[in-house]
Amino acid sequence: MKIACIQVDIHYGDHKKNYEHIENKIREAVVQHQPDTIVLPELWDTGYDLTRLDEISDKNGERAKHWLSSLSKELDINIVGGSIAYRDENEVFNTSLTYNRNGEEIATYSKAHLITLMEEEKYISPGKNNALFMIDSTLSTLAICYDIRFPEWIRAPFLKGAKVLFVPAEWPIQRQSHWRALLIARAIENQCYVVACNRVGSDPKNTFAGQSLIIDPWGDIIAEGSVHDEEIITAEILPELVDEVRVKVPVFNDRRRDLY
Ligand SMILES: NC(=O)CCC(=O)C(=O)O
Repeated sequence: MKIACIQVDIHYGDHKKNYEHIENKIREAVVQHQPDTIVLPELWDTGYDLTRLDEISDKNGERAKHWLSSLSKELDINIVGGSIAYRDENEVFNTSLTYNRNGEEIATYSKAHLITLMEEEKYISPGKNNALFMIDSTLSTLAICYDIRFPEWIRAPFLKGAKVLFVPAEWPIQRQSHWRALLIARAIENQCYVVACNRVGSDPKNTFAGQSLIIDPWGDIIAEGSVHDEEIITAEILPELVDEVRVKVPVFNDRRRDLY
């Protein structure tokens, strides 16, 4: 499975511009790289314009669902749709929607750990369930940005056999070293691919770190974005490499289930 991460800048609170910009980037990725799966960053529709979410969030995700479904079908690709500001009757969630090549929704995940440092919990409600889904016959899971600091949360779907962790993010530059270290650690401890798509650019409060990463199950970086520029990074994922690493270093078998 060939993966492409679309590392972009995001127009603050302007979903119209973001849709247009990101659709152009997806089409460019398809022409230049012929990926099987495309990954977008966190809150790519609105950015962290939290105080205006009542006005700009996507009611029942309908805007994003329609767009993701028709684009994935037309272009014959899977889209891990980063995340959007998703509003139901009473609450707003930071929600990721994933579509397959037939234009069908195959996963929904709402960020479980909201970052108090960015006051996310004041405007967004936390999700409660993790995600486990098949993309082109590879069992995969997803975490959104701050979630990667909580290894016990990430672990659960790997105990059920997941092989790939997708991570849409808006990770600020001040904690760039954490971004790298945490993603590599999650790949090594779960012996999985990590596909992490971060944004670049700034909003009124933060400058973001770019450096989207694709990491193999040995913990080696196989594709990396720059810190400041928009970029499409790509890599090939080999699910059989996950099995090889799990046989070579059998940490899943060696866990002390009697102790924890
Ligand atoms: N958007 C986020 O969740 C940012 C996470 C972050 O900055 C951190 O964990 O540090």
